[in-house]
Amino acid sequence: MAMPQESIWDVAAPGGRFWQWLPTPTTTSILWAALALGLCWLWWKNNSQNDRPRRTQGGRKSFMPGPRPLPIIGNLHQLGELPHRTLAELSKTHGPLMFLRLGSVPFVVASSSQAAKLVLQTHDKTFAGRPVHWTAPKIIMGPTMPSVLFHQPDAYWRLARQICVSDFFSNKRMHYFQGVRMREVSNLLVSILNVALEGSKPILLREVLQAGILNIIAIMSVGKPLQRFLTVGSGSCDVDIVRSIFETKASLGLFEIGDYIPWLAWLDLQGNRKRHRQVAKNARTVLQRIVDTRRIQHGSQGNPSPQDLLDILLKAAGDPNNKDIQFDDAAVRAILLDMFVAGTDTATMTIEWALAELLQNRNKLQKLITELHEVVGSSRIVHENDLPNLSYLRAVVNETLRLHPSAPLLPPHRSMDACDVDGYHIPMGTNVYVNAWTIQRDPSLWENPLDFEPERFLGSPMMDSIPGQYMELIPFGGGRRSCPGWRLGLLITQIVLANILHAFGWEIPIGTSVSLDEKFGIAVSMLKPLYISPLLKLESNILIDAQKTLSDLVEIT
Ligand code: HEM
Repeated sequence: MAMPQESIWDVAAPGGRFWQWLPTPTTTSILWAALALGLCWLWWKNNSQNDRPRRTQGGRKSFMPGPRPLPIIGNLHQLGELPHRTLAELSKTHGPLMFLRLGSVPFVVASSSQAAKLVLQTHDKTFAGRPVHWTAPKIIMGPTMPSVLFHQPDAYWRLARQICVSDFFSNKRMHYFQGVRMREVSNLLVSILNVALEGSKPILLREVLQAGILNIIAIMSVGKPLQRFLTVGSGSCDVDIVRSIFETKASLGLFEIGDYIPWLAWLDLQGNRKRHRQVAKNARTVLQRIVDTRRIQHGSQGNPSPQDLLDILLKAAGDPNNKDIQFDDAAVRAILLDMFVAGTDTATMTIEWALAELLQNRNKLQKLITELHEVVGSSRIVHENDLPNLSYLRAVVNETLRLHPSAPLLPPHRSMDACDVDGYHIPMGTNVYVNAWTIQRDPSLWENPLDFEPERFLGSPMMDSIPGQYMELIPFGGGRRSCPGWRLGLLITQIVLANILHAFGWEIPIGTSVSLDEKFGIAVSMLKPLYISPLLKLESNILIDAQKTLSDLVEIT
C-alpha cells in the first residue's frame, strides 16, 4: 500500500512536524495573538486614507480636512462631554466639512448652513441612512431595528414613516386628539396647583412636565395614560410600564464603545449588554401585552376605524397590500417606542430651556405674560385655539429651539452610496453629523447669536417655517429623515409653556440660581434641572373647573 505523501509542513522541521516546534497554544495566548492582530489591523486602518473623502483639483489630490486621529480610538478622545461644542470648535480650524474617525468609523461633520444643505437637501436621498453599528437599538428593538428612527431607508421604513406622517400626524388626527391634550394640560396644571396651595414649595418642574407629556403621547399612541395599564406580571418579576419606558430611553442614550470600535463590541467592555437585554425584555413584555389586549378588543368589536396609533399600526400589519413587507408585532412595538423615546424628552427639555431663558431674561418673560393676558384674559386657561394669536409665544419657542436644539448634532445620518459633496468624493457607509447647534449660533447668519432674542422671529418668514425650509434653523432636521412629529412637538411645547406661565408665577428659591449648563444625552438637557416654586396667579377654581369640564368632555376607558 502506498504511503500518503508528506506535506511541506511535515518535512520543514527536521526530526518532527513543523508545529511541534511551536509552544502549545493556550486560550490566553490565542486571545493575546488575536488582540495584537486586531490592534495592528486597526492601526493600519486608522492610518490608511482609503475611506477618507478626497477631491482632485488641478490634478492634485487633497483629503477632506480634519484633526489627526490616534491609533485605535481615532478622534474619540476629542469629543468631550459636550460633542456639539467641541466639534464646533474643531470646525473653526478645519472648516465646515470636516472628517473625523470616531474609533474606526469614518464621520463627516457638516458645520455650516451650506454644508447642512448639501447633506439634508442636495444629497438628501444618499444621506438618509443611519449607522450600522448601533448596539443599544439593535438589542432593544431587534437586529433589524424596525423603528422609524433607527431603520435604514428601505421599503419597510418608507411604509412605516408614511403611516406616521400621513395618518398619525395628519391634521385630522391632531384635531381629533385636541380635547385629550387639553385635558392632560389641565391635569398638569392641577398637579402644580396642589403644590402651590401647600405654600409654594419648589418642584422639579421637569418631572411634572415629563409625566404630563408622556400621558399625552401615550393616549395618542395607545389610547390611555401608561399608568392605566396595570403593572403586568411576567413570571416572577413585575414590570412597571412607565419605568420600562424610562429605562429604554436611558439605555438608548448610553455611549457604546463597540459602536465606534466594532471589533471590540463582543467584549462588551462597559458591561452594558446585560442591561440592554433586560430593558429589551421588559419593553417587549409590556408593549406586547398592550398589543395583544387591543387585538382581543378589535376581535370583539368587528373592524373598528382606527383611532390611535396602535389601531393604525395594527391595520397596516394586517393589510394584505403590505404582505411583502415584514410589518409584524416587533415593528408595531418599535414604532410605539419611537413615539415615547423621540416625543417625550424633546418637548419636555424644550419647555424647561424656554423657562430657564425667560427667568434669565425677565423683560422677555414679562412680554410673554402680557401677551397671554391680552389674548386669553384672566378667567380661563390657554386653549390650543388661542395659539395662532400668540405670536410672541411662538417666537419664544423658536428662539429656544435655536439656542437649545434637543438633538444638537441631529441623530447620525449615513451615506447609502458614494457621492460627491462640494468636490469631495464621499465613500458609501460614511456617517454624517450635522451640527445644528453651531449653525444656529453662526454669527454670519444671526445677529447677536448668543442672545435670547425672540423678537428676531417676529415678522420673519422663518417664524412658521417647516423643517428643512431654512437651513439656518434645523432643530427638527431636514429632508426625508426630518422629524415627522414636529407639529405635535411644537403644539405640546407651546400649549404647556403658555399655560404654566399664564396660571403661575415662578420663583427661584433664595440662595439658588438658574444655570444654562448642558448635559448631553438622547435629548440635551439642563445639567441642573429647574427647581422652582409655583405661585398661583389665576384663581384656583379656574384650574379645577377646567379640569372637570375637560374630563367630562373626554372620557377615557
Ligand atoms: C420639540 C420637539 C421635538 C424636536 C426638537 C424633535 C427633533 C427631532 C430631530 C432633530 C430628529 C432627527 C432628524 C434627522 O435625523 O435629521 C427627529 C426625528 C424623529 N422624531 Fe422628533 N422632535 C420633536 C418631537 C417629536 C415628537 C412629539 C415625536 C412623536 C411623538 C417625534 C418623533 C420623531 C421620530 C419618529 C423621528 C425619526 C424620523 C426618522 O428617522 O425618519 N419627534 N426629531
